[in-house]
Amino acid sequence: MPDPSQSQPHSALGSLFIIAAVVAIGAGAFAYTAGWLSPGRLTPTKLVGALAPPDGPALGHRRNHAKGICFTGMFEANGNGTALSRATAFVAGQYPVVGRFNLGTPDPNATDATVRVRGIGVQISTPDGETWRMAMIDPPIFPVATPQAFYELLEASKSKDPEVIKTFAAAHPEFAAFGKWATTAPWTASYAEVAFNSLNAFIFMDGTGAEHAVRWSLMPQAQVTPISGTDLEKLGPNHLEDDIMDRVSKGPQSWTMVLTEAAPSDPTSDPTKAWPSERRTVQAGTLVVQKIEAEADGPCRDINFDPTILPDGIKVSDDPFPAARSAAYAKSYDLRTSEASYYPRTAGSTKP
Ligand code: HEM
Repeated sequence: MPDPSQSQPHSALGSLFIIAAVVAIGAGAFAYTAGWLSPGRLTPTKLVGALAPPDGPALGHRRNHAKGICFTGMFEANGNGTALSRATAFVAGQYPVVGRFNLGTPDPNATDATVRVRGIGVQISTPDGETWRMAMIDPPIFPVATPQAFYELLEASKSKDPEVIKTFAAAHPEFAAFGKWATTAPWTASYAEVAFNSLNAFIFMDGTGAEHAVRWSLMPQAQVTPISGTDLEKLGPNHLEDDIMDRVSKGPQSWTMVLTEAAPSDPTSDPTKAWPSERRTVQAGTLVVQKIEAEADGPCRDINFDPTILPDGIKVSDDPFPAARSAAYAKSYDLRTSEASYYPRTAGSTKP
């Protein structure tokens, strides 16, 4: 049996060492996460900081896609999506949706016609407790291939020297396809007429366990009437929100969810590369928007449409964006919810 009088000082020293080691590991992990150990590393703080306009972010609001309006409705699955994924959202039935139409700008008061990229956040909930969140935009391809290049693009776009963005574009030839879309694609005067694209590729697992690389789109069922940016400007600074409130007050607005399966040779890690149009597509159901509510008191206000919140049957692929987006959205969410007093709810609201 060990003599306690001899072993005590030894074990006290050992305990101190263990405590010191735990503190050191904790401090090291904190410093690493904060990016202090590797100033060149891309952190969520740097990404979110790069989104801020020169006069600072709009406190209390999303750090990107800040202008938006909430909706609620249903995802009506027709059952066809089960060919690609066992996710319950694809089993024929109706599932409640909370979502948000938005503009790709850090300015919640931006004029509609000054913002080229439009977005949608969608959350589909199923009775088994699964949640599928997605945030999609209207260009058919993303401007850059990696989160690091996105950060560099944000920084270059802020420079007053026009050579800086030219140098960026020369170093990133893939940026040209987005530039062409942004300058030539027609505008529309309604969120109801916009096609939204996941752009990032995800892995769908079907009922047999087989995996399929998939991107998806929400294709508008409303008649699409192209207009020029100048004509959109004439409709007023907040026409898109006024229009969608008006349309939905008269009847539900619908989008068809189209799943596109990659061929083995298609790139899944690079959202600047569209997949050939002849790829297999599956019409999985219809997003039906039934009610619009202002964001300040609406059900989408405090949702983080993190694209890595996925149901059983869908997982991330080798596309580097969803992980980077998840970290940046969490940072933005933490900031905006802690600044809620700068974006007050309206007087009649019962929420804190
Ligand atoms: C590294 C690249 C990206 C960064 C850093 C980034 C950053 C952000 C941030 C900070 C927000 C606000 C999140 C919140 O406060 O809830 C946001 C919202 C959004 N982003 Fe991204 N984003 C990136 C890529 C993308 C891509 C690839 C898409 C589409 C395919 C996209 C679509 C959207 C949409 C639609 C919203 C609005 C969602 C909502 O209504 O809450 N983003 N983004």
